[in-house]
This record gives sequence, structure tokens and C-alpha cells, in this order.
Amino acid sequence: MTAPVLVLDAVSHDFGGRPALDRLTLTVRPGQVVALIGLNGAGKTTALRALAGRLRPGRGSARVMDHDPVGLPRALAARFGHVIDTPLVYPELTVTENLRCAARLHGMPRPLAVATADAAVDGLGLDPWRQVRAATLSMGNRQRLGVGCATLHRPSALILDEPTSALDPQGVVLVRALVRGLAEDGAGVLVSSHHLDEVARIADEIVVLHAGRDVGRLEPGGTDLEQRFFAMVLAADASAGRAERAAEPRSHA
Ligand SMILES: Nc1ncnc2c1ncn2[C@@H]1O[C@H](COP(=O)(O)OP(=O)(O)OP(=O)(O)O)[C@@H](O)[C@H]1O
Repeated sequence: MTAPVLVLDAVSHDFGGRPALDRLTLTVRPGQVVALIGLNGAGKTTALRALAGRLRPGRGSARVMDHDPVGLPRALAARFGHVIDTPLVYPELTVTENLRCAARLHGMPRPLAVATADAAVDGLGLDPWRQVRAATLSMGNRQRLGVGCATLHRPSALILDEPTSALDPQGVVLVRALVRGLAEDGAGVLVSSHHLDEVARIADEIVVLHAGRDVGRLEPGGTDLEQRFFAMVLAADASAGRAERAAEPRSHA
């Protein structure tokens, strides 16, 4: 079996004493799309930030292509892509300039960067805005641009935090095809989402995160994904409630 490109190993993290992640373990192998789903505040972004090297987890470890994501060597950084929270685009640069800049930052020589940026403009349906400054783009087009900047170098490992949250149906289809195409070329992709229908179409494996914990895996196929998701979340709450009551000191009447 090929080595995973993204690994979280028993990662726990607290913010001011409140647990955001609790012993989360997951792996993403080349060619695999893994989706992280959960309610608001479940810990999805925190998990992705740990993998992108933006947060040093309190316990456990994050690995990208078998390296610590904090201070990833340059050669590996050129094979890694991520969009977390807001897209990392330069507001004063145009769409084309942003894409060229991303291509150069990922190590492409100038002529290749120009051709790759042009192809990304077309591939993401951004042609009408190619000379528009990123600062004035609509939210959905800024999201398309952010996904373009993170993927135009065909990364081997990719992390996308809710990449379709602001997209119209055409954008959703484009991003879905882009992600599946990268995985077919061998990339390992970790994507977070609230949209069960969307993850069912894109993911090979769905990890359900609740209150910072992995509470189970969902098979992407089938029609009752929503029902299975809520059943898992409710079962996790019930089990946490039982554990809490068992830990309470018994009162003496
Ligand atoms: N920088 C921070 N400081 C304090 N608390 C934080 C910080 N970042 C996240 N949290 C808390 O950690 C928990 C997990 O947040 P996180 O953003 O990872 O959830 P999420 O699953 O991505 O949520 P959403 O679906 O709403 O984006 C939440 O309770 C959140 O309030």
C-alpha cells in the first residue's frame, strides 16, 4: 500500500481549556479524496490548519508527505496546496497576475507559469474577470481564484476547507471535476464540507467529526446519508452524556 501524503496522528488541541480536537487520527493516501464533515464548531478547520502547518497541535502529530508541515522543505512545499479560511490571493493583483504569481511561487519557470495561469483562468470559468483585481471580485469568483492558486501546480497533497461554500452550481461542478481529476492523477485530497450531497459525489471516504472527535465513517454511496450522519452525531452525544454521568460523584441521599 502506498504511503499516506497527509496524516493526523492522535491530534488533540484545546483553545483556552476547551477541546477543539480530541485524539483525531486520519490518513489520506495518493489518489484518495477524504472528506471531513461535521456541524459548525466540530473542529474541521482546526484539523486542516494543523495539517497546513498553521497551528501546532497541543498533542499528537501532523505529517505532510512524511514531514512536519511547519517549515516544510521547499521541494515538498512546491507539491502541496491548501485553501483554508480565506483564499490566499493578493487583492491588488488581477486574476491572471495572482495565478501567475502562484505558479512562480510553486517553482514554475516564467513561460510555463504564464501558460499554466492561462489554462487555470479558462478551467475555472474566470475568463471574463482575467484582468479584474482580486479585491473587487465577487465572493464566489474569489473562491474560484483561491482554488486555482492552490491547485494549478497539480499538487501531490491538497487541503480544501469548504471549497464550494460560495460557488454557484457551475462552480461546484468545476471544482468537483478538478478535485477528482487531481486524485485520478495521484493526489491525496482532504476536503471539509457541510454539504453531504457534495461530499457523497466527491469523496472516497467520509470522516464524521463531532465535538473534535472522529465519531465514525460514512459510506459515500446510498441515499440516506443525512439520516446516517445525524444518527452518528446523536449516538456520539448520547455516549458522551453516559460517560459524563458515570464520572459524576454519586450523591448520598
Ligand atoms: N483561534 C481560536 N481561538 C479560540 N477558539 C477557537 C479558535 N479556532 C477555533 N476555535 C474553537 O474551536 C472549535 C472548533 O472550531 P473549528 O473552526 O475548527 O470548527 P469547524 O468544524 O471548522 O466549524 P465551522 O463548520 O463552523 O467552520 C470551536 O469551538 C471554535 O470556537
